[in-house]
Amino acid sequence: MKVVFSYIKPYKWPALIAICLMLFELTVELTQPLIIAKIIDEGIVADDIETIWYWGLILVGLALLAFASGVVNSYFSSHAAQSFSYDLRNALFSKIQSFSMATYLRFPTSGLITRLTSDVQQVQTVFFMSLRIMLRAPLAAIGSLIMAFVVNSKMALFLMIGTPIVVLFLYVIVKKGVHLFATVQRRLDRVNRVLQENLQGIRLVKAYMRMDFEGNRFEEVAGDLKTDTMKALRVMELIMPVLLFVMNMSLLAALWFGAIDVRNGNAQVGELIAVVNYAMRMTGNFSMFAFIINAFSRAKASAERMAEVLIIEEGIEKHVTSEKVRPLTVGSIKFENVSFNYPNTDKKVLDNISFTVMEGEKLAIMGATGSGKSTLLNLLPRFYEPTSGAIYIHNQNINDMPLESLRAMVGFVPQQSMLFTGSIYENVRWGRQAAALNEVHYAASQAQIHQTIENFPNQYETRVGQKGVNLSGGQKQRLSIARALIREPQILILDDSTSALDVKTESAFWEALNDKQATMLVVTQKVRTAKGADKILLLDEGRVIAFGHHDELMNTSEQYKQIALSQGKEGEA
Ligand SMILES: Nc1ncnc2c1ncn2[C@@H]1O[C@H](COP(=O)(O)OP(=O)(O)OP(=O)(O)O)[C@@H](O)[C@H]1O
Repeated sequence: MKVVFSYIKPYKWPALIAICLMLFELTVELTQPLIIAKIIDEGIVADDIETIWYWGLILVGLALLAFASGVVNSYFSSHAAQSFSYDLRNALFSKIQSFSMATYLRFPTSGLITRLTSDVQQVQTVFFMSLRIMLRAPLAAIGSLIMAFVVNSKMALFLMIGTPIVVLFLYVIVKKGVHLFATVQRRLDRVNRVLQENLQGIRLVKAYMRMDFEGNRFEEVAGDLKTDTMKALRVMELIMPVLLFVMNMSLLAALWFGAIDVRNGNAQVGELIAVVNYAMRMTGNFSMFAFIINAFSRAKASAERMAEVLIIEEGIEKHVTSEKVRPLTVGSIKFENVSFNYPNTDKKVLDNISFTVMEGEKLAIMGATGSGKSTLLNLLPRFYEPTSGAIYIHNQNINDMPLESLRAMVGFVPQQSMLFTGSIYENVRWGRQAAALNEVHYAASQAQIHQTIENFPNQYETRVGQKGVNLSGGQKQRLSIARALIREPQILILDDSTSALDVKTESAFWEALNDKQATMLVVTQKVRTAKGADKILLLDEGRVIAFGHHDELMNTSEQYKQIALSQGKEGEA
């Protein structure tokens, strides 16, 4: 909670101004019954028209001032609340950006999205409402009680009968509410997850005709959300009737004994009217409590969820600003007895891997699916750290290098091509913002996609991503490669990134990379591609079972030979 509310600090002045204005409004509201009592007792009952005018004008003047305060309060409240939520959302986003891969995997993506959207919204609403009405309701209730004491303490005493019951009751409800709303937010995470998967996999859903299945899956999670929200709201619904019952009983007692006092001449009618007026205000404000406690419990649950992310200090990477970082010298890349388990798993995905690739060499990494090829690549830019062993670049342990410099050296093309919403030009330049247009063209030419782009009606301005042109798998792959090439990387990592390219395009691509100085680590299933590499590393269940050039492995590794022969002419020729 504290972590989240520390983001209010920069807006304490607008918030304080809003609170002062709200207090002014409240004071005016609370003095109104007092003035009305004066008008009745000293004006109407005493038949004094001057007093009626005098206090009447004060009443109108104060009402106008309260109205103006309300307007200005709204301005400051929304300024403070919007700025607070803007900062909070940005802080959450930067925190998530700084997560190491291991930390990132601890949270489901949908849970992070809900935190950045719904949870921030809940807290922002409560903050805004606190400055406008939430704080005002309890203060107005207490203020009304105090004013009732000022008018007639005996009558006011009856209004206090229910106070201990109310306080205890509200305490229990808030405790229960926070717990129930935390569950509601978790349910919302699940709804978001199912929705996200469904929309991302819409083609599969259609192709497999799984609309009904998906519909049921969505109905189930949406149903759980509804059930748990209703459970929480049902508890909240108790607040109003209980509070009203207690307050009305107190009011009845005050009226009953107040009327006796008026009849006996121990109190004035105006006093009784004023106390009843204050009691009604108390009741009115108490009825706001249901809404306030509902919102507060929700916001508290949301704040706790956001704090879970904000307080993380382990598994954080320093902010990477690759544009300004000078890459280091590459030299050779050396893996020395590297083993690796994914966090919270026992399975050794990489087992005692050792090999060396010299500067400018191309290493092809082969192996059956699940043998650890992608994992090995992920260790080089330090997405994960080896469980044991070390990786060296130019004889320097990569753990001792500044992360920014290490990553500035790398051009990374993942297994699944990913493009961002925007133009083709923006997507390629995403790799290096400072790149000029001719550099974008050059990188695209090397990636064998320039001509294809030129043939699009809008060429480099063609929109891709959501609602943009849907590019083919191979075109997406080539754009991803162009995005990596534009970085002029010293280490180029291609994770099976040429799988969708036809034979001709692929060989043109490798030829275009011939004059590159980069050291390349290329995961491939194709012997044809591996043949062009300086070295081939063959993995089996996380272990190196062969390492060397194609010709060498054809003679020394039975497994490699089998793979080559299974790919027949294409592999061998
Ligand atoms: N985030 C993860 N958490 C736990 N285990 C993982 C994770 N990612 C991969 N693995 C496991 O690590 C092993 C190696 O996976 P990896 O993706 O490196 O294989 P690969 O050789 O690249 O496979 P493919 O050719 O199918 O892409 C697999 O058994 C996989 O189940």
